[in-house]
Amino acid sequence: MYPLSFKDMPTSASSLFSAYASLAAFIMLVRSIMDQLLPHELRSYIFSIFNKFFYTPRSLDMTIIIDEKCGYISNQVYEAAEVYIRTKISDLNERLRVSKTPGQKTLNIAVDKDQEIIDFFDGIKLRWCFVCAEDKKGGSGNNEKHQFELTFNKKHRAKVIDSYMQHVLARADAIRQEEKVLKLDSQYSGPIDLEHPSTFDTLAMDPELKRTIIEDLDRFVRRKEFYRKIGKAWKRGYLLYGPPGTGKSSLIAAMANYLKFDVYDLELTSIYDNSELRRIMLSTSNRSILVIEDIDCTVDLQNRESEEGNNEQSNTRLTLSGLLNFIDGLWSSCGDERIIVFTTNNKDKLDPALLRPGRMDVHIHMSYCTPSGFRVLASNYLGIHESNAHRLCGEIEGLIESTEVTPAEVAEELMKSDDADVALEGLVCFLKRKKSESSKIKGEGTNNIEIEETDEDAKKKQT
Ligand SMILES: Nc1ncnc2c1ncn2[C@@H]1O[C@H](COP(=O)(O)OP(=O)(O)OP(=O)(O)O)[C@@H](O)[C@H]1O
Ligand SMILES: [Mg+2]
Repeated sequence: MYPLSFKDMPTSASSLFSAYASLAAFIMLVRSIMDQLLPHELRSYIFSIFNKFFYTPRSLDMTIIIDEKCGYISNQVYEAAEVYIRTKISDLNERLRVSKTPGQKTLNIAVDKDQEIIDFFDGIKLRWCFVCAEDKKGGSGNNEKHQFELTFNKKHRAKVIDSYMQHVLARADAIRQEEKVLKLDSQYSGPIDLEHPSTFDTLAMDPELKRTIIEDLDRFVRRKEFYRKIGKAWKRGYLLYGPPGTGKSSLIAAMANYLKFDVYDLELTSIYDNSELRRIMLSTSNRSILVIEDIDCTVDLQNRESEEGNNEQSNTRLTLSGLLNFIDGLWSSCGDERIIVFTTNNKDKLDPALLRPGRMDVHIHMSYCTPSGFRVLASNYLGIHESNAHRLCGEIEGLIESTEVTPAEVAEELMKSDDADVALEGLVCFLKRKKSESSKIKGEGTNNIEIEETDEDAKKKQT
């Protein structure tokens, strides 16, 4: 028995209820008559008009659900939304989640469940909400189902799906790229974090030429379409040459840090044959710098090539033509946005085939320390700037100009004491000693670096 019956209800409520019941019964009757008498199309039309007038108008909004997983695979839109939404967190959000994994440099900040994030795109207001629900299908373990709900006025449906979603994916990619932890890889090690601190700011080289390299890199990365148009693989080769300790490896690290490209350090001596070279090459990722250090002394490719005719076995071995194919041929067909860097202490010893225009697009001469290079090092190591120049700076610059001393040697002297007086006095003694030991006057090395543009396009650009 129900504790409350119609009799107990106030008269107005029970009469309202019976009126609704009669209306519902009437609608059912009309519907069953129409079902029998009218054709399907006409029935649907009448019902659509009926619905329009009698039912509550539907919400003007619509919601897109973005699940964390597509089956067992992660949903890229969800992952992008997670990254994107982080940038939209505001003071209105009262609950946030913070986390960090061992390799991460920065904190992960995310909204807590049911927190709303507002975003605007081309005048459209969008509301994101992070929803955490119990997954009824979930087996053992963590059976929470995570999803984002994106709500907006349904008249913008096409624009949100076509343009806004692309915008979220692209922004998330760009943010990930900015936060990327660079990797250093080689055929001996698995990828490890590249934590080389060298940047263009810390490099001792002529500021004008430093800017030229940065502009060259910038032009390279934004020219995807240009490379496609002219039918050339999107790659650029740099040859860094100069004496030991002049910053060739430091420049590579600075390039990687600037572009946020991973580095693959290729040791040619341990590569047995051309196919191994190809396999390694294919395993490197896009947006990476492939480095072959000391190209002149690591492997005698020329001799190997001349052996080819005589010795059948050597046909399979790594040859100069294999290496050139690897630079030109293969690269044309696989991988995008690659930079290849060769370093050498002796450019003269290199096979001219390697230096042929189009192979190494930019030749950079890293040479002995210059006064401007010294100023960068003094600022980095001792905090001495032009505004607070030390009394010994003038003398040091004079000595540097007339002595062949590498930036590595200067850096080592500057590291010997935190006290600027002690470090700079030590440097003066070192430079004087070096000068008296070798009375050689610097020849070509007055510039720290030279760029020889070798591709046609770059030549046009300069004229
Ligand atoms: N141009 C430079 N600017 C700043 N620091 C430099 C520069 N050149 C050398 N150094 C310092 O000297 C160290 C050695 O330099 P680096 O390894 O870059 O020289 P390298 O030209 O690659 O030498 P090698 O030919 O022997 O490989 C660096 O770690 C850095 O501290
Ligand atoms: Mg080096």
